[in-house]
Amino acid sequence: MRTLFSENILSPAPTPVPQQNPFELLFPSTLSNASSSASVQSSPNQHEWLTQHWQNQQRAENDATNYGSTASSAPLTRRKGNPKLLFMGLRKSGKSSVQKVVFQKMSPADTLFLEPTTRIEKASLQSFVTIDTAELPTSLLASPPELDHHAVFSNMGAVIWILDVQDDYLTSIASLIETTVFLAEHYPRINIDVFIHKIDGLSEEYKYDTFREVRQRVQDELSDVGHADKSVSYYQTSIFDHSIFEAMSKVVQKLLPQLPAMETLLNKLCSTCRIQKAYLFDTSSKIYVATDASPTFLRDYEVCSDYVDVVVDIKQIYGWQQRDKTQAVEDGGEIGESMVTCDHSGDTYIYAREINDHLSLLCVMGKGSSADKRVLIDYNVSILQTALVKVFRV
Ligand SMILES: Nc1nc2c(ncn2[C@@H]2O[C@H](COP(=O)(O)OP(=O)(O)OP(=O)(O)O)[C@@H](O)[C@H]2O)c(=O)[nH]1
Repeated sequence: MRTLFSENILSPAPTPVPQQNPFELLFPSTLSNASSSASVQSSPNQHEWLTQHWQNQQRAENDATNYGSTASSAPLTRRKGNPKLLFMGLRKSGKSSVQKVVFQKMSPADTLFLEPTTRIEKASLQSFVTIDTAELPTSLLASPPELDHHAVFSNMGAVIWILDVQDDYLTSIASLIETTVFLAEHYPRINIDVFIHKIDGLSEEYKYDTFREVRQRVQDELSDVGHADKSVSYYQTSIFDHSIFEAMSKVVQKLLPQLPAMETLLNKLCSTCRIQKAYLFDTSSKIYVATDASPTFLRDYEVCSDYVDVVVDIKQIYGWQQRDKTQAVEDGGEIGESMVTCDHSGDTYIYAREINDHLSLLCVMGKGSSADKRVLIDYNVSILQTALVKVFRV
């Protein structure tokens, strides 16, 4: 792999000139039905319109919630507020390890020495939004009377059940069913995500069989107790590869009210700049908070995720003292950016751009979007950046 960092990786991005441009981001007229003339306006206006549209939707949703009209309408509805995750599972299944590796950057090998959890442990990750996590010790799974259910579950967005496939997972499935039934009856809006964990210990063909068996058993048992309609998501995970970050990305995304706006912006950027795949990364945890609609391949995610690591390391060594970040974003200056080629033709390369302190845009560039079109790509990314900053400022 040949790095193509420009001679000054930290050079300010070119100042966008709001003029007609062949790579300009245009929104389909369906998005602009409400303001018919807006569909032919320049892209900065259209992004502003989209942001405003999203903000209005949010306000309307808030009003509706205040009047109680949307209460518990759909279990998987994205909730307002920060993502709140509760980790549950049997003893030694890997609850603490998952949290420490993903949110606290602990090396997977160091998880060998983690102490057992004996009480509810909470943590917060300050990022583009605050992500709250909590772990329920195994001793509290049996719902002892002293457990204050309301305090534990009322604010949760998702319960992540860690199921250790290297252990006796039938017992874990029985507890999972009990918990799911309890949540379906009392807190139907909480998402249930099952991490079929420690798959690194299984052979390739056995991995998929185990995954299918667990999923089938859970679905069958839920049907037997009359909760066949309860939606449960399953992921194969291991802390020793990228699978845990990918799974956590999907869990967090389901809880982000900003997701539709981010996806629309990324889809538009990809189609306009011929980008093969675009990810919006949370720079510190390396989970991706949004991606475009094209198919996701684990390999693309792995390359981009490793690249975030490299850029962050380089930034820490050669980084710059930023003055006011918000001002920098508005000025279009002092934004970190870099590129790396993945093949000899130079057609496939990765483009990285800092959105703000916490978010980074990583794009796998496709054919027809060669590095000499860089100025145009930068211009479009600047528009996306401004729109994203506004989305998170609501
Ligand atoms: N092979 C493998 N081992 C893992 C993985 N995740 C965690 N472990 C190991 O599993 C063991 C238990 O992990 P913990 O995180 O302490 O599990 P826990 O569920 O928090 O344990 P308690 O708090 O005691 O209930 C540790 O030795 C970890 O190194 C994984 O993905 N693969």
